[in-house]
Amino acid sequence: MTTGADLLELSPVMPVVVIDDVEDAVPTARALLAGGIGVIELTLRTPVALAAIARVATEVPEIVIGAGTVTSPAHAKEAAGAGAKFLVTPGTTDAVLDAAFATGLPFLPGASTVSEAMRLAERGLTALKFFPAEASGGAAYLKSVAGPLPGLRFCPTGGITAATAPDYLALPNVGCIGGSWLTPKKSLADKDFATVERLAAEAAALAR
Ligand SMILES: O=C(O)C(=O)C[C@H](O)[C@H](O)COP(=O)(O)O
Repeated sequence: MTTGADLLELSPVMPVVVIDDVEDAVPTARALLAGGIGVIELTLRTPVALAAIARVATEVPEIVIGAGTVTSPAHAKEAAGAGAKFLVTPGTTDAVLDAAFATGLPFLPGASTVSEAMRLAERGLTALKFFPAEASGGAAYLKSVAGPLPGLRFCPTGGITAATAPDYLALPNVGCIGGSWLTPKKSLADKDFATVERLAAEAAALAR
């Protein structure tokens, strides 16, 4: 896996995971894998996120671990140092973009407008995160941009559920979708990794 485009092919659903207790990182990754999901976007939203990425990278090498919520140049560097194999940003500034390129890792830069997407395409980036997907117009929006921007493919994320996922996955310019529903906050708090595995299996079965 060397490019952002490759990231879109790993799974129909990219699980977006928030880890509050670092001890949950490895069992969560194992549960996702057991359900058939081979990738995880672990968000840099909690104090333990970098440690969680490091643990998964070391202890569950079969899953492709990436860092989400990369919103600063420091995040990009720290995530790479922790062992992240890819980066995802919710939106894109020049500084974050430069830092992401500097890591040498594949990444999905966030965009929510046609102009943002075109700017990223000018930098050679054709696999983008569309965030926040539902609030920005959802599947209908992405369907509309496929005509003028045929070279771009997206990972829509934000407000997507198991019920709305098929609408996105049916679009030719959607490679995969991102969502947090595979790892509910309550399931992790209850150490209920069986539920994570079940939700992962249902997501892995979604057709593209
Ligand atoms: O943290 C980031 O980098 C983000 O871009 C935000 C997440 O992608 C969404 O919050 C996904 O979460 P749901 O909407 O619950 O599926």
